[in-house]
Amino acid sequence: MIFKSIALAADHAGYPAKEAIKKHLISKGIEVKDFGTHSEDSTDYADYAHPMASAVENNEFEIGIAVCGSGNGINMTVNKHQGIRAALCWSVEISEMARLHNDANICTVPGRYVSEEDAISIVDKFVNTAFEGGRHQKRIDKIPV
Ligand SMILES: O=C(CO)[C@H](O)[C@H](O)[C@H](O)COP(=O)(O)O
Repeated sequence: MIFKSIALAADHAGYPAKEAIKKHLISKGIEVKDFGTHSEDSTDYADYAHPMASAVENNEFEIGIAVCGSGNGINMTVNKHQGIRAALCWSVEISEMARLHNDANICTVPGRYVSEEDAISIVDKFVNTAFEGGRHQKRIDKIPV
């Protein structure tokens, strides 16, 4: 795996997939910090997404994985942080492109719309794919306001 320290966050809808992802990453020897939530009780994704995104932004962790029901709410939240490039990764191919071309540093997963097995495959591809650089770096450099 390219990345060795990973921050996790989810709301209630993303909790089961987040737990499966966490177990998988730990089994691969990755250092993980789970910013919550810690049950399927209804909650608000921003309460977990902001602290996790801040930790990635501050280089406390190399990348983040964030899960909610559709992936959209948690994606919108973490992308409000200046140092974050989060990608909504709903397939292994999209996840690979998010790293290759976009140098995404948070992978957001739609926990209610992919199986736990597929969520793990999406995360594995994200964690194992290096940024291509080159022409893509120039494009990324134009993103900040
Ligand atoms: O998908 C989400 C936001 O984009 C969140 O997981 C919400 O929880 C989702 O909107 C579902 O909400 P609900 O309270 O579980 O119905």
